[in-house]
Amino acid sequence: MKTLIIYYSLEGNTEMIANKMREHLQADIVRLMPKKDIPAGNIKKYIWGGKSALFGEKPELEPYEAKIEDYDIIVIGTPVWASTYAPAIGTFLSENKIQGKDIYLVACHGGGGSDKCFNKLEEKLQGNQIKGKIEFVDPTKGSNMEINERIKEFCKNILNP
Ligand SMILES: Cc1cc2nc3c(=O)[nH]c(=O)nc-3n(C[C@H](O)[C@H](O)[C@H](O)COP(=O)(O)O)c2cc1C
Repeated sequence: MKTLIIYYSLEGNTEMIANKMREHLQADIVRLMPKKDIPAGNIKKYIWGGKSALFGEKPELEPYEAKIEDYDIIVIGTPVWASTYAPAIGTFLSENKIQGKDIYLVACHGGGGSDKCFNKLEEKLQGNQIKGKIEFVDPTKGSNMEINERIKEFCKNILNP
């Protein structure tokens, strides 16, 4: 079974989780990079990013290689922005037809909104099997041991569904 991890990360949380999962899953991994991203760190990120997410904007992405047809399992990782997925994920989903795949969803957030984010992703991913979901609260600030344990368990279920 071939696995692709596809993710967007503004400030490294989703990236950290995606990279840890890659080690367990021996997966290919693609980081989506908008050509013009919002500035990280600065408080204005909430205004620009929140607006972009709420309006369902689809920012143009740097070229990426993701031959969806080559994979059986797709892991999609996103930070929660205004209770939904990040706009770069929206671009990816509109550029790629994903059907009949086993999908695992990963969300990082600051404390809320992952359920709505998962619901919106599931809506977009109709025609696939959503096999698992996992969320983390700003994992770069959390306990590594607990995070590693949760990731290990989640990946075990992906490898032996
Ligand atoms: C534009 C924007 C909107 C956000 N909206 C939410 C939100 O609705 N709920 C929440 O819990 N966290 C929210 N956050 C916090 C991020 O989801 C959280 O810090 C996440 O771990 C960041 O992941 P990243 O480092 O991979 O970008 C928001 C962050 C940004 C930049």
